[in-house]
Amino acid sequence: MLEDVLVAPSVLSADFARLGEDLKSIETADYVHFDVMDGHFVPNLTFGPDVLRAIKATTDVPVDAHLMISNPDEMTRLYVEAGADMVSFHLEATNHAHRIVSYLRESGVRPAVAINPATPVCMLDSIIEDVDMVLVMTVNPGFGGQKFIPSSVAKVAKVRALAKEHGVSPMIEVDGGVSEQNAGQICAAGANVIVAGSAVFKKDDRGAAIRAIKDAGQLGLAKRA
Ligand SMILES: O=C(CO)[C@@H](O)[C@H](O)COP(=O)(O)O
Ligand SMILES: [Fe+2]
Repeated sequence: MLEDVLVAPSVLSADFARLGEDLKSIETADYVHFDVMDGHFVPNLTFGPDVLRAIKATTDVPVDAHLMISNPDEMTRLYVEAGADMVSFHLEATNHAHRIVSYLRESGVRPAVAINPATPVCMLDSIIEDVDMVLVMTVNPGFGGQKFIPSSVAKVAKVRALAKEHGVSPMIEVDGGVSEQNAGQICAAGANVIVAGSAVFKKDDRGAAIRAIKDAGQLGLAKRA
């Protein structure tokens, strides 16, 4: 049976003054993507655990927290306690990835690792068997609305091949510049979770935008199968 393509709208592109309404507009999504930026790991600042807690109190859609922070060893706990359902931390930011993954697992939170565009896929070799998801950044992290880096398609295929070599099939999430236009090609290469900020929140009908991205991804995934 064909797996499902999941769509995770990034609230970084939402209207922060109307966050409750914007969350309601994406209730058909599979995850709410919550981008945490600390002004050190990336040149931007966003929100922290209290905003995550408020989102959890407002929607039943599970939250996928993407921690673009320099110190995931110390800070991951705050997002677990705030109710994240899945947490992605960056491999570039820690020497102790297994420790964080084990902590997330013990806490009942799905563990995921993220890699930047400049980070080679071989960095995943020692952790890929332990995570539920690999997040492949398809722009340099820090901002919404950037242009997708085309070489990311081949990178996604490499991650899928590495997973196969290890006998596992983690979800592969792509993040940055993804839309209905390129979702098919990316899912054909091996991705099955699509983060979409602008491609959802800049549209009037968010439900239709989510559906269109999912359908495009699903067509690509069918090609891979
Ligand atoms: O993590 C990030 C950016 O660093 C993303 O999650 C963006 O928020 C995605 O936004 P779009 O590129 O889809 O507009
Ligand atoms: Fe993100």
